This record gives sequence, structure tokens and C-alpha cells, in this order.
Amino acid sequence: MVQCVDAAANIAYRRGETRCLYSAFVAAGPGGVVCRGTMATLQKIKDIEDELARTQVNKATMGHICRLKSRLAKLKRELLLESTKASGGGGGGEGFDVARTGDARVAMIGFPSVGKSTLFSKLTETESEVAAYEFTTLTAIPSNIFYRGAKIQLIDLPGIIEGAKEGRGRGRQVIAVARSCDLIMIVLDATKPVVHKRIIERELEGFGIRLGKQRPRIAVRRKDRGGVTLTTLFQGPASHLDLELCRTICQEYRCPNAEIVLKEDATPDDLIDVLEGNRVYVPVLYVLNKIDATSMEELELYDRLEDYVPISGHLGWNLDGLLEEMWKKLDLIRIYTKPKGEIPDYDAPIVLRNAPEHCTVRALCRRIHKSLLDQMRYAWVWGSSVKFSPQKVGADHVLQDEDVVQIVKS
Ligand SMILES: Nc1nc2c(ncn2[C@@H]2O[C@H](COP(=O)(O)OP(=O)(O)OP(=O)(O)O)[C@@H](O)[C@H]2O)c(=O)[nH]1
Ligand SMILES: [K+]
Ligand SMILES: [Mg+2]
Repeated sequence: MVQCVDAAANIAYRRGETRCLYSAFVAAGPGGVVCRGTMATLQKIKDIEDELARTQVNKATMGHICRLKSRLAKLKRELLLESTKASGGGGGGEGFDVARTGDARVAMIGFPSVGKSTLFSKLTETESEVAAYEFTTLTAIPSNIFYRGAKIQLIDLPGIIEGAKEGRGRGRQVIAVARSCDLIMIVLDATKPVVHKRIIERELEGFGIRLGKQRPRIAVRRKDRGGVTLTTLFQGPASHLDLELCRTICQEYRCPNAEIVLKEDATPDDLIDVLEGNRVYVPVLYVLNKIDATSMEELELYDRLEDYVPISGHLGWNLDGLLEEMWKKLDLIRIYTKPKGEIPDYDAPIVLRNAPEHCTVRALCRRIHKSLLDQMRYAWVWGSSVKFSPQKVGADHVLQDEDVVQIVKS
């Protein structure tokens, strides 16, 4: 099914039936002006993409494919730079200035009129204008969702297709917000073609966002001499990358000497991402809206997609399910602090990211107060992260969801 969607998107994309959003967004700066340099870069990108589509994938062509992919990544980077220059440097008033608040940030990305604002108004205390015409929402609108004691910032955004074409859209700004998020909700309209999913993914990928992927576990150390070396630090043979391909890719990046260490069975695309260096890895949730207006048969098309939640924003169907999935994807933990001799305040947890370096007692202290860590002697912990409750732990102890912590100061 997923491959099917991809194939359909690719065919449509090649035939030019659906605009290459990525190019359109970048090319059409504010006012839809496309400069000549940008046009040249766009043409080069198209030529390489055409060549890639024509090239059969096999062992003999892999080197050539890797070279093309590296060039494509570089051209896309140039395109972004050009468009930033064309729009006056990017730092000025062009972007959406949304201050980060709360424990996590979630953005809604989608085509116009898929129902983003309808859903936003249902999930938050803020009303965002809803209408049947496209481009009702023209800027970024932040609000909060209070869920399981956490405060989550939700951002409603303009739709991202036709606007670029007409010079009205703010695709680049929209995607810049997406890059800064802890979770991207791609909102899809169940009554529209499934291929829309892939088009939006392409746009985000073109801007260096990697959806639902972990950062590749590849270490690259540039050196002065010695050529390119490759070490693999995982079980089994590397099935995508060998020394020759690494050399080819490194050559494209003017990096003839480098020590490459693969800690997983990474692909050429992964290595290019690491060499490019400006990628962000963001979890994704596909929100299939307007299921009230579609048939069961159509819905079944989506059934095998991963990470998708069917809803009706308008009728309020499955919003609880959506919040639950959002919570899972954000992967946060709640810690209740307990002053000595008192019961913990279960309504006001401290919310931490569930990654080893982010959910230690040390991270908790830093979050409460700058100087707390210096004053702490040890901590008492009740909950699933300890064998005995309470247990005495140090700053390195890794906490788990719903632990209760009492910091003992000197
Ligand atoms: N049938 C149905 N219609 C919906 C649903 N959600 C939204 N709509 C309708 O879809 C239209 C667009 O809704 P909006 O919330 O403005 O969509 P949007 O994605 O914010 O649109 P832009 O801001 O223009 O990009 C409106 O007419 C809504 O009433 C839904 O769950 N079911
Ligand atoms: K609308
Ligand atoms: Mg809207």
C-alpha cells in the first residue's frame, strides 16, 4: 500500500500533474518572484531527478546513483540559500515569529481546506477562522493543549500548495515552523487523493526534515590524509554502503580523507544527510480528517498506513484517539516532585523528554532551578525507575514516567 502511494505520487510527479511543491515554494518568494539563478538551479534539479528516475537500480549503477543523489542534495541546499537571499535574508520579518511555550511543540501541516483550523479550534481554547475557501488561515496561530498535566503548544498554519503557485502562499515560512517542532501532524482530507500525502512529505524532505526517522548512526571524521576508510560496528554485513560508494559520495563533498564508522546498516541517503549536516529528525502523525464525508471503501485504502489516525474534526470523532497518539509520539514523561513531609502535586508534573540524557535527576534539577543541582546531595525516588520505593539515587539516575522525586539538599 505504501509503495503503491509512492509509485502513484512518483508517476504524477514525473508527468508534472502535481506541481513540484518544493520547487514552487522555494522559487516563488514573497510576491511570486522567481529569479534567474533560481530557475537555473531548478532546471538542474529537474534534470537530475529525471535522470535518477530513468536509471535502473543495480550494483553497477549504484556509484552513479550516489553521485547524482549527492549533487541533488547540494542543489537543493543552494536553492534554499538563494530563496533566503531573494526574500531578504530570512532573519527579517518574513518568518512566522512564534515564541516557544510549554513542554512540546506540535504543528499542523496540510493542503488548504483539509480542516486544520477546524481541528485546531476543537483541540485548543483558541478559535482559528474556518471557511470553505482555501487560504482562510494566513499566518501561524499558536495555542495550547493541556493533556495529562503537560502543556503542549499546537500551531495552526496556512495551507501549503496553491499559495506558492500564486505567490500568496507562505510555504517556506510554514516549513520553517515545521522544522522547529517536536511533532508534525500532517493533516489529510479523506475525500481527496491519497497521493497528497506523498507530495507533502516530499516538500518537508526537500527542506531537510526527516519524518519519523532516527538520526542515522554514522560517524564521519574528516582527516588530512589517508583516504576514505570504512568501519562497520554492527552485526552482519553492510547491505547498502561499501567503501567504494562511500568514496564516491565523499568525493562529491570534497572530502577525500575521512574515517566513516557505520553503527547501523545505513544507506547512501543517510550518509549524504550526515555530510549535509542540517537535517532535523521529527516524528510524524498522519491525521486523516473528514472521515464523515467518505465511504468505508475509501477509508480502507489508508488502513495499512503507519502512524495514521482517522478523525472528523468537524463532528469531533476520535479526537481522544488523536490526543493519545500525539502523546505517544511526543514520548514525554511526567515527574511529580514531593517536598519533604508533603504529598506530591499530581496536577503539576514536570515534563521531560524521554531520552536518556533528558530524563535524569540532573535534568530534572536543572529544570526546577539553576542552582538546585549544586545544592542537591541525593534524591529519593518512588516509582517504576527504582527497585525499592523509595530509593536513594544520584544525579545520573534515569527517571521514568510518573516517578515521584524528592530532592535532598545539603
Ligand atoms: N465534512 C467535513 N468537513 C470538514 C471537516 N473539518 C473541516 N471541514 C470543512 O472543511 C472546510 C475547511 O476547513 P478549515 O478548518 O478552514 O480548513 P483549513 O485546513 O484550516 O484551511 P486553510 O486555512 O484555508 O488552509 C470548512 O468548510 C470546514 O467546515 C470534517 O471533519 N468533515
Ligand atoms: K479553509
Ligand atoms: Mg485554516
